[in-house]
Amino acid sequence: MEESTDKTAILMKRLQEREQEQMLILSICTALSSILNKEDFNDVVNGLLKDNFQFDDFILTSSNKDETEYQIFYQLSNKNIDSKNYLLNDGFFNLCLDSADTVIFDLIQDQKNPDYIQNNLKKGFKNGIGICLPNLKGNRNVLFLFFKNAKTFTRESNRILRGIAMQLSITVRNIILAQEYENNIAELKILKNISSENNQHLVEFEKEGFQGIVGNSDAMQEVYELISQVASSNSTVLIFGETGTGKELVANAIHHLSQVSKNRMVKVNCASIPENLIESELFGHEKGAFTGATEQRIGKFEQAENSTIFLDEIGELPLELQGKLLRVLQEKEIERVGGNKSIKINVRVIAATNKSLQREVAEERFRSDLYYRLNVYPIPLPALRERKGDIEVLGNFFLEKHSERIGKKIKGFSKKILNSMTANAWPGNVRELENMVERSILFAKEDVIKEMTFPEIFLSESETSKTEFQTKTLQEVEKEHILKVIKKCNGRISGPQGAAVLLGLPSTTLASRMQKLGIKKEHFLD
Ligand SMILES: Nc1ncnc2c1ncn2[C@@H]1O[C@H](COP(=O)(O)OP(=O)(O)OP(=O)(O)O)[C@@H](O)[C@H]1O
Repeated sequence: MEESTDKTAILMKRLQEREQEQMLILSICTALSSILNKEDFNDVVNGLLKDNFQFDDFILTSSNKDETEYQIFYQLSNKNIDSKNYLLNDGFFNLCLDSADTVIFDLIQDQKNPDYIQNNLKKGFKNGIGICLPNLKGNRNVLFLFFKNAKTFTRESNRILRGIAMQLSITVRNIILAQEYENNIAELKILKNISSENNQHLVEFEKEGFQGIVGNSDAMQEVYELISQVASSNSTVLIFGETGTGKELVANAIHHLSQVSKNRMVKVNCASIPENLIESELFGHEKGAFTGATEQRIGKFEQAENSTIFLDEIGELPLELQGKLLRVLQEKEIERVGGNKSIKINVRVIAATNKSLQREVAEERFRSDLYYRLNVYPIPLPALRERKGDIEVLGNFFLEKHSERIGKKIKGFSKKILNSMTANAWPGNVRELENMVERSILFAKEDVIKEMTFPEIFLSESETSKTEFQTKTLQEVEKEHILKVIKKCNGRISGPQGAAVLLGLPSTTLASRMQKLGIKKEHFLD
């Protein structure tokens, strides 16, 4: 009777112990189940697990996918684990993989230990156990526990360890997946930043263009290429293109990208200076050189020393001065008007013209030797009608620029206006487009531009018969054309309703052209 009571008591005690074991396994598994990084894993190993298993070191190792090598995934006594690869068949890892039960090592006896075990031996650990964790899809994991005193690892500890083995495998997998996920997110963020930086550049390029020159058409890309290639050299550049195509902008860009960009570029408009003053304007004069020369004057070339001089409308330079300019370009020295000594100069020359200098040479209005001197590095600018793809970009650019200045919030152009803008011939090119956009902002009644008065004369101009065109000189055509526009504008030259806007010219330039062509008020006023 007494014997059976004893047995029952033992059984009850065992049952209680098992129940406690199960409770412990459950609490360890719960703690492990939510872990997604090594820091939290370390907390559980160093706390709950160490308290219960009494180990001195805890090493989790993990094989690669093809199961030829393995690495240390986590080590309690060493936070700075390296990513060294160990051979899978090193007599430790593979032994545990192949064993259904826990493997017990005697570190002192086995001398062929891998170095992480050798190190532990040096730390005074004499025994270790290895247990292969249940296999999940992916890596194979082995857990090693090391002890200074092997007796602390009991059969009970072994049972508990086996109870948590599956959860340990899952936790290792969770940590690896979470790390991969974070790496991928970080990589995506970098890629997103790179692409948004690139997009930002594109947006900025679309908005502000190349050195303030707007337009992405192939024709303009070629221009940007030419500018970039010549800017850093000291070469003379000749920019040619119709009026309003952006020749001055190109000259600015070359100067800004040049080695002398910190010095101011000096601009001279050869068409706007009276003939008798051009020489003194360019080369300066000495006091008393001519009537009215009461002071010595430094000319534009000297002002541009160690910098750039931009000679706009070079085709308008009088023949006599063309020879003097040629000498300056060849000898790199100037002589002030009324002076008798030569002054060395170091100036880069950029010239621009809207005339065909070849034709001017053929018609003997421009010296061929000067033409060849200037034409060292020609940059042709396309007319706006030859790069229709840029019209919308430019239109939006000017819309933003002027609506802000005028203080009107305009969102954009109606589809119909965009189509008309693209179809228009724009003989005054970008300047004309800019003026038209500015004018339509002033007159806009809504926040979208729905009206733009395109000068019909320009559209019908292309219909002008070829024979008529061929029998007239360019000057005659120009004169006729300007007269037509002024008449259409009821004799107004300047202002938003004036002819200069429709012609895409500054009103001062139109006035000087009219003077040159002999257009007088009586020609257009009834
Ligand atoms: N590609 C462009 N991007 C932005 N603005 C431009 C562009 N081309 C021209 N413009 C603008 O058009 C106007 C005329 O440009 P610019 O004076 O450079 O032309 P140009 O060819 O020198 O004309 P002209 O032969 O009549 O002197 C300026 O207000 C300029 O800012």
